[in-house]
Amino acid sequence: MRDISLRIILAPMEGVLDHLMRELLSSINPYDLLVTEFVRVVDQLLPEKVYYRLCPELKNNGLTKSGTPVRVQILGQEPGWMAENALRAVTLGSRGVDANFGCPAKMVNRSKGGAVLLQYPELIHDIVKAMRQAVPSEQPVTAKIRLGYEDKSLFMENALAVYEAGATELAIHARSKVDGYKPPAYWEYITEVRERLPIPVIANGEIWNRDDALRCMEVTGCDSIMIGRGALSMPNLAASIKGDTPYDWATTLRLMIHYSELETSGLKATYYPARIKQWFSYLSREYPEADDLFREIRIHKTTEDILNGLKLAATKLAPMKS
Ligand SMILES: Cc1cc2nc3c(=O)[nH]c(=O)nc-3n(C[C@H](O)[C@H](O)[C@H](O)COP(=O)(O)O)c2cc1C
Repeated sequence: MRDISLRIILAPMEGVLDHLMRELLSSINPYDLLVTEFVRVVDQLLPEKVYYRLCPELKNNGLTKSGTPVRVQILGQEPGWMAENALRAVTLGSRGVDANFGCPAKMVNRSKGGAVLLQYPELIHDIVKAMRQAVPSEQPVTAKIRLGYEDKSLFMENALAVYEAGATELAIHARSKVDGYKPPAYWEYITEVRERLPIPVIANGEIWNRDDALRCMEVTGCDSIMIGRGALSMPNLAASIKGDTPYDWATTLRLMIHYSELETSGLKATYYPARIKQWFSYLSREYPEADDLFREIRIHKTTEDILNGLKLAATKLAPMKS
C-alpha cells in the first residue's frame, strides 16, 4: 500500500499542534519527524519547565508514545541566547533543534523575531552558526524560512545564509510574509534552492492531498515534504500520501471522539471547547459533514455538551454503515 518513498514532516503550528494533537496524529500516520510550536527566546536561557511544558515528549527521550521523533523549534533574534537555548533543548532530549524565521505575527516581528529577520540574511547566518557551534555535531540544527518578508528578492541569500552557517537541513514555506497563507504556494522557488544547496531541502505549503504531494515533489525535486493545515483537515493525510485511503467522515468523527477523551483528561482540559472548534474549521475544508455538525454544536460551551454532540452524531452515522 505504502508505495512512495519520501520523508513527511509534521509542520509546527502554534496554538494548534500541541503534544496531544502530535500524539494523536503520530499514532495514525507514518511521520518521520514532528516539529513543536515555537519557544520564544528573548534575552535569557529559559527554564527547563518551559521546554517540558511545550514538549512533554522530552521526558520520553524526544519521542511520541508511538515512537515518532520530536524536534523543538525556537524563535529569537539574538545569536548567543538562541545558541544557549538550542543546547538546552537538545540536552533535554529534543531530536535536534529548529530555528523559526517565518512567523508573521506582529508581536513577534515587532520585537525582531520570526519573518522580519528574512530582511537580514547576515543575522540569520549568525543565529544558525551560533546554534550549530553550541549543539553537539551529531544533533541536527535546522531552520525554517519563508521566501521573504515583503517580497521574495532575498530568498536565495537567506537559504545560502542558513546553509553556510552549517545547518543540517532547511524547510521552506513557499510564500513571503506578505503572502500570508493565501494560495498559491510558490514551489518553483524551492526548486532553485534545492538545486543550489547540498543539504536536504524540505518543501512546505499548500499540500492538502496525495496529488498535491506528488506535484510538489515533481516541481521541487524534494524527497522531504512538510505538511501543516492539511494534516488537520485530513487526519490521515501523511498515510494517504503514502497510499492509504483517506479517512471518511465516520472514521474522522470517531477519531475526534478519541481526541476529546485524550484532551479532556489532560492538563489543558479547559481549552478543549476552543481546540475542538478550531479543529472543526480545518476539517470542514475536507468534509462537508464537519461543517454541518459544527453548525449544530458551536453553540455549546461546555466540554460535556460538545462531547455528547459528537457522540450523538457518531451513533446516527453508525446504522448507515451496517
Ligand atoms: C495556526 C498556525 C500556526 C503556525 N505556527 C507556526 C510555528 O509555530 N512555527 C513555524 O515555523 N510555522 C508555523 N506556522 C506555519 C506552518 O508551519 C506552515 O509553514 C504553513 O502553514 C504552510 O504549510 P501548510 O500549507 O501545509 O499549512 C503556522 C501556521 C498556522 C496556520
